[in-house]
Amino acid sequence: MQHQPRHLGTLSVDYYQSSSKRGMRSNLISQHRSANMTGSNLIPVVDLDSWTGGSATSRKRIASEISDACRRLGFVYVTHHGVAADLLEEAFSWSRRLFDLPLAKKMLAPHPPGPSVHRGYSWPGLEKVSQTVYTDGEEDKQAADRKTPDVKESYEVGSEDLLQQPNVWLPEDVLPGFREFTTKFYWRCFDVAKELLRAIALGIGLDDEDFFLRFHSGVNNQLRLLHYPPVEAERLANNEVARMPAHSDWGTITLLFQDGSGGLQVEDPSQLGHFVNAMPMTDALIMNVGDLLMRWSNDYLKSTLHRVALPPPSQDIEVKPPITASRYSIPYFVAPDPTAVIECLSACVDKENPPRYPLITQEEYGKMRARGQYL
Ligand SMILES: O=C(O)CCC(=O)C(=O)O
Ligand SMILES: [Fe+2]
Repeated sequence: MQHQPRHLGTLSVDYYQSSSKRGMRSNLISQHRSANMTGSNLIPVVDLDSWTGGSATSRKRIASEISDACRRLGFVYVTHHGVAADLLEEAFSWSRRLFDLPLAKKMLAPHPPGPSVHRGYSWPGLEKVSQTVYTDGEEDKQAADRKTPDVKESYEVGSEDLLQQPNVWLPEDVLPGFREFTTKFYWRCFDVAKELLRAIALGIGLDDEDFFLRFHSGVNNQLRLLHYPPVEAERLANNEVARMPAHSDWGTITLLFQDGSGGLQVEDPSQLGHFVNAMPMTDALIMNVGDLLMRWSNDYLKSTLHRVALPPPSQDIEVKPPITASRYSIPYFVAPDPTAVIECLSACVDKENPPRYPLITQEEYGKMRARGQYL
């Protein structure tokens, strides 16, 4: 679904051209213009309409379309995904109400300190996304790498059944109904994710369509409400501030719902370092492959770098000085259960492609990755 952009302020091309760092901005303009504004044509669209209850032939076709996209790019738009438009509208509305609360109220559900799985409210600047995995003794390097704060705030919800990672809720009277809604939405997203995991299994040639489901009870997923406040476009373009720098996701797959603001960009695998816009597309979610599925598939499926950057310029409204619109998105990260043992799939292993990774449990893998994310 597409949420209409709320133009609190929009970038103008003039703004870039009149600025001192002309060269850099011209590049930005051509990069934005070269991207297809209705969704990059790099990212395929797959319609799930005839998946549930569909014939074996149409299921097979959809499964190969999805797995092809996961293999080539790691990103795919999915339509008729099964999250009703009004439910999604409601989710964005809860998100706006949450982030509109005064900071002191949001801080009643603070993210726990340290590199734990994310829960509760993360305030602007807390998280500094980086792609580096640090080993013990590299703390200085880690601190130096993180000068640029992420201008975003988020609220993360896990399942109530993951006892080692309890949720951090606001007191009920601060936002009555929030806990009930987000819990319901969490499980609705998992229903959708299960179908996508089935399609991937079928598409990569596993005999058992439910293979991945046996490792995913749903308890280890994470629903994330994200708000990127308005920010001066120039500071964003200059990397003085970041919305979300390039990273890959850690889990199996991620489902992403975004509003109409734009700014999500995906690295083009045929031109590393070149990012294309993954524009909001009406009624579509974006699914991407996470690092653990890439590892599981012996690198057959791709976990691709993506980031949230300056949205493409819009000529509609010019506001000076240009400020980007507020942006809301809702990723849903799907991960195997903590004890799941991830071993390169035999369907993705042959003489030319021997297993590239040793066994690892999800829990071990998660700990290794979490150290890079929070100070
Ligand atoms: O906000 C977005 O569109 C992307 C968020 C994302 O990539 C993440 O949270 O990992
Ligand atoms: Fe991501």
